[in-house]
Amino acid sequence: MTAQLIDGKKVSEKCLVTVRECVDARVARGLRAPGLAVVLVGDNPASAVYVRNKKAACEKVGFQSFSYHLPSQTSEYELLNLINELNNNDEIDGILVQLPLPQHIDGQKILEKINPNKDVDGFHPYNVGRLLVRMPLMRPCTPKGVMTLLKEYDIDVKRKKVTIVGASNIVGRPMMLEMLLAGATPTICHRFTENLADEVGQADIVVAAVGNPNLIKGEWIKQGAVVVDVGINRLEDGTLCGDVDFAIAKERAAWITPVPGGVGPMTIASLLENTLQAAELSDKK
Ligand SMILES: Nc1nc(=O)c2c([nH]1)NC[C@@H]1CN(c3ccc(C(=O)N[C@@H](CCC(=O)O)C(=O)O)cc3)C=[N+]21
Repeated sequence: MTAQLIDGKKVSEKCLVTVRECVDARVARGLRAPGLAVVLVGDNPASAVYVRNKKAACEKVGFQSFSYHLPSQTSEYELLNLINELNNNDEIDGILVQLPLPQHIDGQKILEKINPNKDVDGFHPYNVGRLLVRMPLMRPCTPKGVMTLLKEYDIDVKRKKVTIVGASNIVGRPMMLEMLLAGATPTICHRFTENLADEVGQADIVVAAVGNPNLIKGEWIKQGAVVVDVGINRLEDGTLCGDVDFAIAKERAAWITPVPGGVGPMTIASLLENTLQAAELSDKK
């Protein structure tokens, strides 16, 4: 079997058009355009690229974007103060603090300071807890983007065995909660999992989110499975690759996401959807 490609770039563009239409309709009704604040601390070159992409996406959908680029020696206290200001700023619906943060700042403490209604990343424990108890509010962007992508291709997850590789707070764990909510039977694998090949081999749907190039061998994939590769790894020659050995996996899978052009663009689409949702929530207050 040769897999069909799941085109995240195409689906994300469709999501952006929908968000744009909602923004235009808001503005026509005399409401403000949604505002997204992006906070970057330090000079991680990869982060700078992501932040630029997020700003460009904001412009595409007609959002107001507010950028805060702070020096790497910014203290935790100063960053907490900025978050407080953004929480109280009525023009700002969403706050995104780009990760990773410098070593001397406690990232979890910062995320918990963000008003959960403005937590468009969906990283605040309040929002994670809401997803856990089947009352999602702000849904973590990457897992949400994966669910949107599968839905767009009519790939039903209900009753399916889903193996998620990677148990991070930002992808693996919320991915498990999304899958559970959607009626799948998720298994989550991590560094202490005994037989990763077996776990992957049993899956109808594999979601790889470890950040380790080609960790998932193509031979492990069950014939006809769906492969979702969340990994974005930059190799020494500058090219991007995922966590799955794509060349072999695509000969076994029914569907597969490429890297780039798969899940990455969907993360940004979800971020914009969440920001619009946050603006709509704030109208009702
Ligand atoms: N608070 C916070 N929220 C995040 O959502 C967040 C973060 N911090 N820190 C860094 C990671 C990474 N991330 C990506 C988003 C889109 C692409 C993306 O669009 N990738 C393109 C390729 C881009 C390229 O060429 O480099 C693709 O896969 O096709 C990648 C990575 C969001 N992150």
